[in-house]
Amino acid sequence: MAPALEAKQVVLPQEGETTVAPNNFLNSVVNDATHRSKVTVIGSGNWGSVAAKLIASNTLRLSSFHDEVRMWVYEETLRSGEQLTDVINRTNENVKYLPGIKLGKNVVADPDLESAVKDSNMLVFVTPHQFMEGICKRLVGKIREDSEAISLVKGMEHLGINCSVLMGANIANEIAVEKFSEATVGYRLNREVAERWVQLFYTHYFIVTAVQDVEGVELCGTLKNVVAIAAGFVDGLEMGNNTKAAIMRLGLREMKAFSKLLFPSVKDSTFFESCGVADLITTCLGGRNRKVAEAYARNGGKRSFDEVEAEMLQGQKLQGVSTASEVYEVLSHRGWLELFPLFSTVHEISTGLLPPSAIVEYSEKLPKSF
Ligand SMILES: NC(=O)c1ccc[n+]([C@@H]2O[C@H](COP(=O)([O-])OP(=O)(O)OC[C@H]3O[C@@H](n4cnc5c(N)ncnc54)[C@H](O)[C@@H]3O)[C@@H](O)[C@H]2O)c1
Ligand SMILES: O=P(O)(O)OC[C@H](O)CO
Repeated sequence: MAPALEAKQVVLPQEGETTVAPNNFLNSVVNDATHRSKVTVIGSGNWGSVAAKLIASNTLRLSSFHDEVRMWVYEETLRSGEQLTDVINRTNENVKYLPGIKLGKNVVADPDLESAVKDSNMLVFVTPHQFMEGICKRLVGKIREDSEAISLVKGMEHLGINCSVLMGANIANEIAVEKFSEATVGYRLNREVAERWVQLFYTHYFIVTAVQDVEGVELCGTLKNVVAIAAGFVDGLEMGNNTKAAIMRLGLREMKAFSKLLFPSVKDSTFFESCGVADLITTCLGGRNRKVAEAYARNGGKRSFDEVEAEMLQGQKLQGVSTASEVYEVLSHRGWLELFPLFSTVHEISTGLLPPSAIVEYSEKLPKSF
């Protein structure tokens, strides 16, 4: 434990209780610039940009962090011919992924991954899941040895360094305009590290709770996207609220059973945190996975998900279809397909093997065991 952290008693609330970030906790014990934590956000999409905004408001306020927040940008040329990074640094806005929102003047966009992470000891991963492997490979040997990481990515990752996760009912555009919401930090062992992440994200409109269940929190955030695809199919078929609620309940049941089969340590209580039932609800009501799946079902599955996604999201990315495919692989490999009819049916519909209407027919296959 770092001496600076031992100097004050840091008491995290019990799991399930709200963590109230103490105003001057680290400020009072760490005022030497050499000990300040430096933060890099790896990713600059819709949620990545909002995360940078949240963090930047706190690094300015708390002297335990360097003011500057680096944000790694996957560089692209805008229709105007300008580079996205240049526009972010000139206007303080991510005009492509979060237009109309100022990020904070202390956010510096950087298109060079190695330079973006080289001085930082707090790394916030927030790119679509499909790009994580490539990013991690590029980071091998490039990050500080004392780095701590947190993943906001809705997918499972093994980073090879201590990694917490932050998940929750967090539709980025709502948090961008400072509407109240909650989130859950999942940590493995070190409560002080969890407290530092809570400090970094917590604001009066973004309430963060820490729970010691990193796999449970991460799996909730990952698996709810598969259920959101199912909810979108139901909307596209105009089946109504009762059917959608049934899909959400059955989906939650599969989320819990799958998580516990893979990681018996996963706690029941995690499913009642923001990362669990609350994220499931918000995503099935207002998320991008739901929206694209609705359009896919309205078209009777005649256009591919990739096509509908590209047209509707303009560069933003879904996670639910690829997650359903990864889950299907695990289920096939372990002989569990019959135990998870919702998860497997979502995959079969989204790859065109079944029509969207199969989403309600699957209920005939429901197992009685959980
Ligand atoms: N947007 C939300 O409301 C929200 C909320 C909570 C969690 N999340 C999760 O956060 C993660 C990031 O989502 P987001 O909304 O910030 O992104 P996004 O879908 O808005 O944007 C896509 C991002 O991917 C980048 N990109 C494109 N090609 C790339 C490549 N080859 N390599 C690396 N990056 C590339 C783009 O530059 C852009 O930054 C996802 O796992 C998502 O599920 C999103
Ligand atoms: O828009 P979605 O479907 O990617 O979901 C967004 C978030 O995960 C909600 O917490």
